[in-house]
Amino acid sequence: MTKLSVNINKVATLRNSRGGNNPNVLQVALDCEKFGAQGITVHPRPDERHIRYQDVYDLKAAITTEFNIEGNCREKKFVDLVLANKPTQVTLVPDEQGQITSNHGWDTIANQSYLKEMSALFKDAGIRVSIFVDPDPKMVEAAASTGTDRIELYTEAYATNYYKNPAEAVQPYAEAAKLAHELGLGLNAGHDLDLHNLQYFRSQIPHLLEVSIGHALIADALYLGLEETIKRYRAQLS
Ligand SMILES: CC(=O)[C@@H](O)[C@H](O)COP(=O)(O)O
Ligand SMILES: NCC(=O)COP(=O)(O)O
Repeated sequence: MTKLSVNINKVATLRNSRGGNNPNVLQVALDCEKFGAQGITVHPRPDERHIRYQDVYDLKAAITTEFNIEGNCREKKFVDLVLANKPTQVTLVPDEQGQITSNHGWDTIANQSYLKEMSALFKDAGIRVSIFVDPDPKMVEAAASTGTDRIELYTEAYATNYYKNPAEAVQPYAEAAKLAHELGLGLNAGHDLDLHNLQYFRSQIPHLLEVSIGHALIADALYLGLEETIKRYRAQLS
């Protein structure tokens, strides 16, 4: 089974745009769970433009499904936040300063010893570790040597190329997934997955444990409502 973790960053973006508490990020997370989400994902960024550090504490105290915190572990504040909250999973993402959104995976070769150190730090604290990577066999192989539990395949290229040629778009991901499984790594995926491209991805990728989806899912909820939206994403993963 592939679990659906709903990324609620965009709910916080909307809330922050007016300075009050509407929509209530915590309530939305609880409702996502009630409507069938099997996890909640947040990606706090140093400027707190969407998820605030306090949100993470509030969510940790209330949610009952898997909590996945994504972010840049080169930020000490991020590392402290994760260790203080002990989520189910931390996803290490190599964000640069000022990025609009995540746009590449780790170079797991160049950062091998650093990622080893970070994986050990979080695993020793009882937190499952996932490393964000592009579907490149060399990066997957080197990720396995870091001691991480899982990798998350960065799916932006798949989502873009899906419309041109689905089979070609998914091929590097299917190969990376097979290799990850052979190397004993658990497999997650995310970025720009949506109701058009998700089912095909799921059908072609073996051993896919979790997808984290935010931008498109929250946009779909404007038209379909949150409950129906989550139902449709779950249906595509079954
Ligand atoms: C790590 C990743 O794939 C990102 O998609 C992410 O978590 C979204 O971040 P933003 O919501 O800040 O664009
Ligand atoms: N890890 C990917 C994620 O959490 C959500 O990405 P997106 O659906 O907002 O592109």
